Amino acid sequence: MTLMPRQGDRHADRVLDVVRRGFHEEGDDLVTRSWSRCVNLYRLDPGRAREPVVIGSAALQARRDRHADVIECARYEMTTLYQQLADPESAVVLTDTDGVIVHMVSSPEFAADAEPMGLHAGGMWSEAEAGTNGMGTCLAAAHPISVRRDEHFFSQFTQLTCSAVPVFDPTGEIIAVLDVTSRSSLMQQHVLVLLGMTARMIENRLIDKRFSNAHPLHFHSRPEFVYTLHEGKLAVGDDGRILAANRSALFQLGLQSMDEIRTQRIEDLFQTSLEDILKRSLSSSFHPVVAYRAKAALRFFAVARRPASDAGTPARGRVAGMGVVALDETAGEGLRVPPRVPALRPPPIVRTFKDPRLVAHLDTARRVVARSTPVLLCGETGSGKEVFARAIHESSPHADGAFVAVNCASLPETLIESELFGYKAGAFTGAQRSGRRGKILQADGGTLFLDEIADMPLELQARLLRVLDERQVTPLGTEDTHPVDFQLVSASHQHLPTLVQDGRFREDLYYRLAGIELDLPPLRDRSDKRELIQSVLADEGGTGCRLSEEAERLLMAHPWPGNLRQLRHVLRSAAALADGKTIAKEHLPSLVARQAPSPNQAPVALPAATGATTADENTAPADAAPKARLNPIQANERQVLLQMLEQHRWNVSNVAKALDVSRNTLYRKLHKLHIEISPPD
Ligand SMILES: Nc1ncnc2c1ncn2[C@@H]1O[C@H](COP(=O)(O)OP(=O)(O)OP(=O)(O)O)[C@@H](O)[C@H]1O
Repeated sequence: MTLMPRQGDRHADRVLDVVRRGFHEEGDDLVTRSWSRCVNLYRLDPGRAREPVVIGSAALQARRDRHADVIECARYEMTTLYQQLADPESAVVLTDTDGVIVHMVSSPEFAADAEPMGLHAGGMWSEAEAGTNGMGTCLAAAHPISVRRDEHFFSQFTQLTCSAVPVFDPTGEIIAVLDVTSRSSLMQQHVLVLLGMTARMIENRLIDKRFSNAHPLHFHSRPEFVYTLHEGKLAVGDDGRILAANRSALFQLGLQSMDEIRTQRIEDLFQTSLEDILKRSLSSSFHPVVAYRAKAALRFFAVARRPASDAGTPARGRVAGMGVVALDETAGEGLRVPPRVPALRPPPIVRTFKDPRLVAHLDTARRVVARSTPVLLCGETGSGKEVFARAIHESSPHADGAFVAVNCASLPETLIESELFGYKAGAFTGAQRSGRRGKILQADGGTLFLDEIADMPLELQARLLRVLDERQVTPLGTEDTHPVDFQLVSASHQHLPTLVQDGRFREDLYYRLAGIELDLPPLRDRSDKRELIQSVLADEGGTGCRLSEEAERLLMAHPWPGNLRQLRHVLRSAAALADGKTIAKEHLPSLVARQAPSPNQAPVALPAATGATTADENTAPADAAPKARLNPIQANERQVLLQMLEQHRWNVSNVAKALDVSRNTLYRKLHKLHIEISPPD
C-alpha cells in the first residue's frame, strides 16, 4: 500500500472555494468550520504539502508519564477495539489534548505505510499542525467526528478516513482523543459508536483508578444494566458528597454537567443515604436494590460498595493525574497515585443439581473426566451449561488448575483466535508489550470450557483440532510450541450433527469434542425446580428474602423460555422490588400481567421511552438468550444498536435519523437482531 498525494491542486481549490463561500453543499458543517479555521486562524495553505510535526523522544516520554493512568486504562480497550474492527489497514490512536499521539495500535504493515505522514507515537495532529483531521478536529470541536477522505484539509491525507471521539476525565474535562484511522471510509457511523463505547469504558476505568478511596455507586433504571457499560457510576465520599460521575450517570439523572453533580450529596440525588444504600447492598449480596430519585417518581436499581483501596481511609476527593482538579482543597494531602481497583467478583452461587438426570450426568461426567475424555454439553440457552461445566471441573483430576471459559458466540472471529491461542509481543504494533497468553495456555493443568462451540469459525476449528490432537499450542506471531494438558468441556445449544450435515461444523472436530455427550434438561422439565427457585432466591435476595405462597405458585407454573438465567433475572428484580423481604405477586408483574411466551422463544424487551422504566422480568436479560443465535458480527451490531437506542432514549425515529436509514429499515434490522420494539400504530 502507498499513501501518495493525488490531485492536490483540485482539492486545494475546492477547500478554498468552500471557505470563501462559507458553506459546503454535501459536506459536514463541522468540516466546513474546520477548513475555515485552518485558513483564517492557523493560516494554513491546502495547496502546500505539510511536513509532519513529530516531538522528540524525551518530550514524548514526558507526555506519556503525565498521561500514564489514561494510557494504562486505554491500552487494553484499544487492543480489543482494534481486534473488533478486524481491519488490517487501520490504526486505533490515542492523542493527548495537544493532539500528540501517545499510544497507537495497528498492524506493522499499516504502521510502516503511515509513518511518513507522522501517524505514529509523537506525531502531532492538532488542527493547527495537520489541518482538518479526525483527531485535531475532534479536539477543536470537542465533539465526535468522522473526517472522510477529501474532507481532510491537506490532500496528502485524502486516502484516509478518521473517526474520533473525545475522552473525558472524571471532572468532565477532555483528557484525550480516541481515533480510528483507516483506508476504508465505510461504516463510519458504526466505527463512531464503537469508539464511543470504548471511550466510556476508558472513562469508567479512570474513575475507578482515580477514586479508589471513594465509595463506588453503580445504578441504572434497569437492574440488568447495572455493572455494564450503560450503568451510571458515581464515586461518593465518606460524607456522601459526589466526587465524580460518568456520562451515563449525568444523563440518567437529567443533569447537564459534572459541576452540577459535584455540588450534590447522595441525598440530593436519591431518596436514600450512603449508609442506607451500603447496608442494603450488603444484605442483598451486592445485587442491585431499589433507590428512588429524590423529589421525583423515578425508580433506579443501585449498588454501593466500600472503597476499593481501604475502607478505613476517608474519601476526600483528592486525585492524581493530568488535568485533574483537586475537589477538596482542605484535604491537605500531596498528590498520590491510588492503588489499582480489584475487579468486582460476583459472589459464588448456590448450585442445585437434584434432578435425577443431572445426578446421573454428573456421575457419568466424573467417571469419564478421570480419563480426560472430552465432554460436550447440550441444552437450551440459560439451562446452566457453564455452571454444570464448573461442577465437572471441580470433581476432575484437573480441579487444582484454572477453569477457563471462552464464549465463541460473543467474540468476533479475529478475537477468538487471539483469545484462544494468544500472541507474541509485537505481533502487531501496539499489542501489549508482554504479548497475551491465550486461554488454551491459561487452561494448562485445568479445564478449558468452550461455550457456544457451534459458533467457532471453520478455519479456527481446524486449528483447534490440531491443538487437541497434538496437545500443544502455538501463539500467533511465533513458531514456538507449548505442550498443554487440560480437560476439555464444550457446550452448544445447537444440534451439532445437523451442522455437520450442513457442512457448517467439522465432523472430525465434533467426534473429538463429544467424547461423551450430555443433554441438560430445560428448567421447565426439571424435577428440582422448587429447590432451584429457593437456591437462586438465596443468591439474589440474600438472607431474609422469602416467597409468598402465591409468588411461589406463579414461579413454579411459568414455562421459563430463558431457563435459569431468566429465573435469576426475575428473582433479582423481584428481590429488589421487595427490598429483600417477602416477594409477593405484585413483585412479579410480568409473570402476572403477561401471557408467558412459548418455550424456546426468549424475546428481548427494551425499556419504554421515559427514565422511569419498569424492569421486565418476563424476559431474559437484554444480552442473554438471543446472542447465542447471532453470529459475532450480528452480536456486535446488536450491541451497537442497543447502545444507540439507549443514547436516544429508545426513540427509533432519532436513531434512524442518526444512522441515515429509514425507520422501516431500522425496524427490520432490530427485528432481525432480536431487539423487539413495536412500531407505533
Ligand atoms: N444449578 C444451578 N443452580 C443455581 N443457579 C444456576 C444453576 N445453573 C445455572 N444457574 C444460573 O443460571 C444462569 C445461566 O447459567 P449458565 O451460564 O451456566 O447457562 P448456559 O446454559 O451456559 O447459558 P448459555 O447457553 O447462554 O451459554 C447463571 O446465572 C447461573 O448462575
